[in-house]
Amino acid sequence: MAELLANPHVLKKLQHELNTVIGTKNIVEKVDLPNLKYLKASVQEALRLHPPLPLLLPKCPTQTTIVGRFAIPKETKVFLKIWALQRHPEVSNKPLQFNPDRFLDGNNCMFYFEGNNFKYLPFGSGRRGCAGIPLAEKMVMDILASLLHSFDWQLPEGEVVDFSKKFGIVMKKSTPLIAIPIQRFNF
Ligand code: HEM
Repeated sequence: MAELLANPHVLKKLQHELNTVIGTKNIVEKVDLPNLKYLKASVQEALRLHPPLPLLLPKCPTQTTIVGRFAIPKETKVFLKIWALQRHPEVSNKPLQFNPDRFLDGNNCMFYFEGNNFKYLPFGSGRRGCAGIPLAEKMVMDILASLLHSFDWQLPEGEVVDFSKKFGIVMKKSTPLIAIPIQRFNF
């Protein structure tokens, strides 16, 4: 929501998709979700720039392991800083820009949530990857689709979005987002 309020052109494009797929007389249903391609790309882009677990969960090799030029002694606690990886200029073009289209460029299959591409790991990867991906994806899509289809959103007069964060195991905004809903339709 913070990125959408800071990028109103993306919000408008999402609402256009929602109007086309759902119409202006219905409410969002679960069956609509697979048809919301730009919404999915926006969720992917939000998780690229703002992964809730910026260091994943710590890993600990059971034996000394060589990764590239580095030897990782057994039982070392290893954190993977995917927050930096997903913002790296060698990984994404104009990495700090919120641009869902980067996930629609015919490259979408490179960026499944399951972690088959080591440049994009918001849910981790492998056997200890997130166990809740299907639920998380459906919940986030469903909630966002309903909020954006039913309401326009504005910042309070004179406010700009503050993207500063509190780093921790789970990353949060340091100041809460205040957004004003404006009803779009009268059913
Ligand atoms: C947008 C929402 C979510 C995000 C971004 C997320 C992300 C993650 C990440 C990054 C990990 C660690 C993976 C690793 O270190 O390789 C993880 C682990 C896990 N997640 Fe999620 N998660 C989300 C929602 C959920 C939900 C809804 C559930 C359950 C219903 C869930 C259940 C789990 C479990 C059980 C683990 C531990 C897996 C293990 O250690 O074997 N997550 N999640």
